Amino acid sequence: MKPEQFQAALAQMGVNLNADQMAQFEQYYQYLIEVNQHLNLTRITAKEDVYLKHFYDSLMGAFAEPQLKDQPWHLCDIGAGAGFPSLPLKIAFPQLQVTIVDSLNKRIDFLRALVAKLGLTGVELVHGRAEEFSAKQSSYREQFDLVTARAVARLSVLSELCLPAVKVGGEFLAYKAAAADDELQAAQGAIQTLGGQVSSTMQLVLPTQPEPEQRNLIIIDKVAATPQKYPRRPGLPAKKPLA
Ligand SMILES: C[S@@+](CC[C@H](N)C(=O)[O-])C[C@H]1O[C@@H](n2cnc3c(N)ncnc32)[C@H](O)[C@@H]1O
Repeated sequence: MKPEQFQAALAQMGVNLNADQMAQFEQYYQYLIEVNQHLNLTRITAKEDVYLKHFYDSLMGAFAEPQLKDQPWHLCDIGAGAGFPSLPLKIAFPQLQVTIVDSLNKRIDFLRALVAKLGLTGVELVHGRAEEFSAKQSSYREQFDLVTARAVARLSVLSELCLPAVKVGGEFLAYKAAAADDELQAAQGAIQTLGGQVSSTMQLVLPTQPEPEQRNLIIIDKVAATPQKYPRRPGLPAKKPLA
């Protein structure tokens, strides 16, 4: 997807990017590729692929959650890696306040430099594990209007990492590739235990060549507070029931 095709496809979905925002996406691409030469950030490097599989894919969250476009939400992105999906969302919707968490400090350093280059304000970068970030004594627990995660873990694990950070009345938006049904089914119990309720699943098509790829966006409402014992401490396996 060429930058002008990216802009046109988004405009069709009601997301209008001006010249300054398009310039920020170009700078994002250039810096990602430059740093990727010595730091493992992404395997996707061709320009048209980055625009489609990282930038456009990240922005598809706004098709499932249209309030992203104009609400002054505080969004938290767990395991953002090179900034996906939160930084494309922040570029497109600058009214968002964004907190990014990643357990790899080199990626946080990259993001800090990127945010400065793009002149973005209202972006907080946290180096740490999600398990500790939203632990019961953490000041980040149940603080966010929206928590996002893309390509971090299976939905049952992801729910345990993300739902504790969502405030009651807020949402968790999980970006999934195809075959999300099995994951969703396996995660139902965990979602309920953590205070969540599946609100909707949106199937979208990423216009890749030669075959389009399916994407699933799962929205989970936070309807009740997460019990204090979640997330479980890292390194501790789940207790097995006695035989
Ligand atoms: C496969 S990458 C995906 C990055 C990005 N979300 C994307 O879609 O391109 C997964 C990222 O999650 C981070 N991560 C994995 N487990 C984590 C945890 N428990 N807490 C915080 N970050 C984590 C990794 O460091 C990595 O940057």
